[in-house]
Amino acid sequence: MAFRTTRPLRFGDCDPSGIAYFPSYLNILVGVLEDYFSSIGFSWRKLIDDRRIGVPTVRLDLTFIKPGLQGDNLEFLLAVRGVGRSSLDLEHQVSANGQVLWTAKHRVVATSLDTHKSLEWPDDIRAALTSHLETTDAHHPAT
Ligand SMILES: CC(C)(COP(=O)(O)OP(=O)(O)OC[C@H]1O[C@@H](n2cnc3c(N)ncnc32)[C@H](O)[C@@H]1OP(=O)(O)O)[C@@H](O)C(=O)NCCC(=O)NCCSC(=O)c1ccc(O)cc1
Repeated sequence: MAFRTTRPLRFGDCDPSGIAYFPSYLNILVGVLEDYFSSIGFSWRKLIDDRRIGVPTVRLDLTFIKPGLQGDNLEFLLAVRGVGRSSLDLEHQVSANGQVLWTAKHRVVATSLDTHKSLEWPDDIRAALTSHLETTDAHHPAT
């Protein structure tokens, strides 16, 4: 099942005319990913402090469809599309007022914060990620 959350598009996310400034979207998107990990029981605070695991982005493909406007209530839909040895493929859909504003195909990788090399997803995290896997779309986002 996809992870859903909302977040308002704030004054500080926009240019002076009130149109969303896309670099702001990236920061918001990372916050959504952080919330997703918390929702499956692996807060980034715990991952970093207790497990020494980081989750850097290695690929991100954004498609902008309509401009977001200050005051919009952004609705995020995050779907897990693949769990590799150390990689995690995600698809994001971001809507407001019933219309899709932008989408993203996103790959992150589990890394050791000590060696800064990839590491195999530990079994407990893999199990949580896999339980949210959605394979209805045959397209593999990160290829
Ligand atoms: C992630 C890496 C350590 C992986 O390198 P290696 O340890 O040599 O591993 P590999 O090359 O074997 O790749 C490991 C996996 O990543 C996948 N991978 C690696 N690079 C890519 C790219 N560019 N595209 C797609 N897939 C990739 C690869 O297919 C492997 O997948 P699995 O088969 O599922 O294991 C290295 O690629 C790296 O350091 N990249 C730079 C990451 C980065 O700086 N990103 C910029 C954003 S920083 C960020 O998002 C962030 C998040 C959280 C923080 O606390 C800090 C920063």
